[in-house]
Amino acid sequence: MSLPEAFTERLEKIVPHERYEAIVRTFDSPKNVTFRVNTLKSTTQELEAELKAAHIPYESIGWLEGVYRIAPEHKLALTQTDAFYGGRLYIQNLASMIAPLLLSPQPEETVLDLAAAPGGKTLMLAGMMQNTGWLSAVEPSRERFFRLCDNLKSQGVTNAHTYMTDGRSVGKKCPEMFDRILLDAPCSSEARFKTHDPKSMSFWSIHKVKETSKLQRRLLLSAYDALKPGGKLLYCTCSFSPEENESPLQHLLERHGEHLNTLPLTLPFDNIQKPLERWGKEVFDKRIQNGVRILPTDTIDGFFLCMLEKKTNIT
Ligand SMILES: C[S@@+](CC[C@H](N)C(=O)[O-])C[C@H]1O[C@@H](n2cnc3c(N)ncnc32)[C@H](O)[C@@H]1O
Repeated sequence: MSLPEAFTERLEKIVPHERYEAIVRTFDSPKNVTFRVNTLKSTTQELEAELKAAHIPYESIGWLEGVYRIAPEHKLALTQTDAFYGGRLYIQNLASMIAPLLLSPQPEETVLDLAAAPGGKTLMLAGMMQNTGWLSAVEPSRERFFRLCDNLKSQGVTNAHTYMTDGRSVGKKCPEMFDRILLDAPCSSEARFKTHDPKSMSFWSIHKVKETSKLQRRLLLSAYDALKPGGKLLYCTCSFSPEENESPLQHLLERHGEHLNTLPLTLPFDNIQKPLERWGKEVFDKRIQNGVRILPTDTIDGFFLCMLEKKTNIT
């Protein structure tokens, strides 16, 4: 099945012209599989010894300690290892690991994961916090909430507090409570489209993108309310659509821009692009330029990230 025509027409206007063809091809073939050591249960050295003993032909991701890549045909063997069953490794796309890495939660901090299930990023946040402090994980979908709880348990997380609730209500319930907030927003998941998996694209429409954008705006306002002065908020999605990336941030900055800065993000690879300056009639706040769009390759999914900081001198 081919990509939706309305999607590719828009994608062509969003990504750099010279990269468009290569980007479209990344939707066709299965991606390399990436995974990381679960530092709550193992170490890089121990996991590498286990992988060698199990004859898994892994390759280290040079710039990220404890993160590995295998060809897609070795995924089945990886999921049959003791390390996988014992929760000592976690399979996760590289793009998803970057959000916790950039948010960089510290031990003993108060952290909120506002759209958490199935919990890949919550697990990594807990590992970085060394199971200390307070990590709130919010997920309204019942089925996904229980998957989140199972994942946290099997991977040895003990500092997380889970809430089956709508993230839009959290800001009013917990004003200025968190040092760091991750909003890995529900989105149209355009970066997860696979032409060999028609289901991955079946719910997509421009109408859906616009509906999701409204939800993202409200979640961002809630995250803003829940953030402590001086705290950091990382907004991210796995969508290419500006309606789901720059636009919700624009909406937030129009309401609370005098109390917010954005922080520049640097990544150690070159398949990136700056956020858009404009889309249709909308011209975006220059501060959004500090965010980053990750362009997909055979290993990494497309992703959008922008880090905000709440000023301390709010009166
Ligand atoms: C992109 S996924 C999160 C993935 C997760 N952070 C991870 O790394 O495993 C977005 C999640 O937001 C949830 N969601 C949908 N509506 C929400 C809302 N109103 N408040 C909070 N979360 C919501 C979805 O059910 C979905 O689980």
